[in-house]
Amino acid sequence: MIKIGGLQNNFMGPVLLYTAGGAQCTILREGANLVSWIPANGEEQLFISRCSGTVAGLPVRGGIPLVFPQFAEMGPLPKHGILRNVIWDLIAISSQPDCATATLQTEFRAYALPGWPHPFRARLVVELQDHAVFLQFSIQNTGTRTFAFQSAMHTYLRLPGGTPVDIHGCIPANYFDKQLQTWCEPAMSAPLHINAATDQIHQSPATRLQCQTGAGRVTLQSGGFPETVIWTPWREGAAAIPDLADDEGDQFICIEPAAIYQAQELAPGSQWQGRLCLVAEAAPESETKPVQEPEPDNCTQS
Ligand SMILES: O=P(O)(O)OC[C@H]1O[C@@H](O)[C@H](O)[C@@H](O)[C@@H]1O
Repeated sequence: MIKIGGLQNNFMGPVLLYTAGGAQCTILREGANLVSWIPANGEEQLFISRCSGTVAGLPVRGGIPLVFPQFAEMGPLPKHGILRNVIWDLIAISSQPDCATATLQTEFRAYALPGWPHPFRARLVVELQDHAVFLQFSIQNTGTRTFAFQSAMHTYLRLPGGTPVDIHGCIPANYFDKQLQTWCEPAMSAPLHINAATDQIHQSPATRLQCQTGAGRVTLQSGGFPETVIWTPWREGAAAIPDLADDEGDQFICIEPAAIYQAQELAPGSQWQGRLCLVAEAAPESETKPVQEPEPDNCTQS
């Protein structure tokens, strides 16, 4: 079992951010995974399996793992790439009355990994506001050759369990159904209704998706990612996942801003950035404070 503790930020353990209004989030240095987000006056919005940590070698099951430079098994590298298993450095942390920010970073040298000869620097900036959390994920090519990569922010939104979930705001586009192993025409009816195991790669970005979660409604807005993955094992698929309890399959929905079939190219010295903003509403009719999107990270050297 994983223990998420360490309320002190000491550049070694988990990173805890909070606002004066009462929001808080926790980022594990293993994978720079945002494993907990509790908005002001709200409840936990992200799912973590109670079986996380029970299978050697697997990263935490839940939160927001970062996928890079390979999606799933679509290449020679470990599934979903290499970032979710490595320990990131906390390089900056700051707090203002209405927001708190942490920056984590990890660097790979050339030929550090079989199957991936390219050096790069990965950085994640997390900014917490009372009712929103912003993630800026950037990759800098620190080598001398252009490379192409896939990426995703594998967001596990917590659901009450036992009830279907509707995702509003999907932009109709063809999608690849990984279960059927075929391309499909978009369903014209909105919202996307999920009540069974689902694994789809939509050829449209998550510009403004809304999902009713266990603790209210979450709006999800991405930037820099041209595609969106919708994945859940649901009840029938839980038993096949070793670090997921049998009753947890319908307790989350993964909505993942992604670049998969539309892989990104990065020239030497240049930087790519993917963004994700999650906004929570306690109830549909409640008023949330307006949220301010932070300036994009300029990736200055620390
Ligand atoms: O078990 P993992 O490696 O975390 O992957 C979970 C799922 O991640 C999703 O992004 C993929 O579309 C699924 O096919 C995959 O099963």
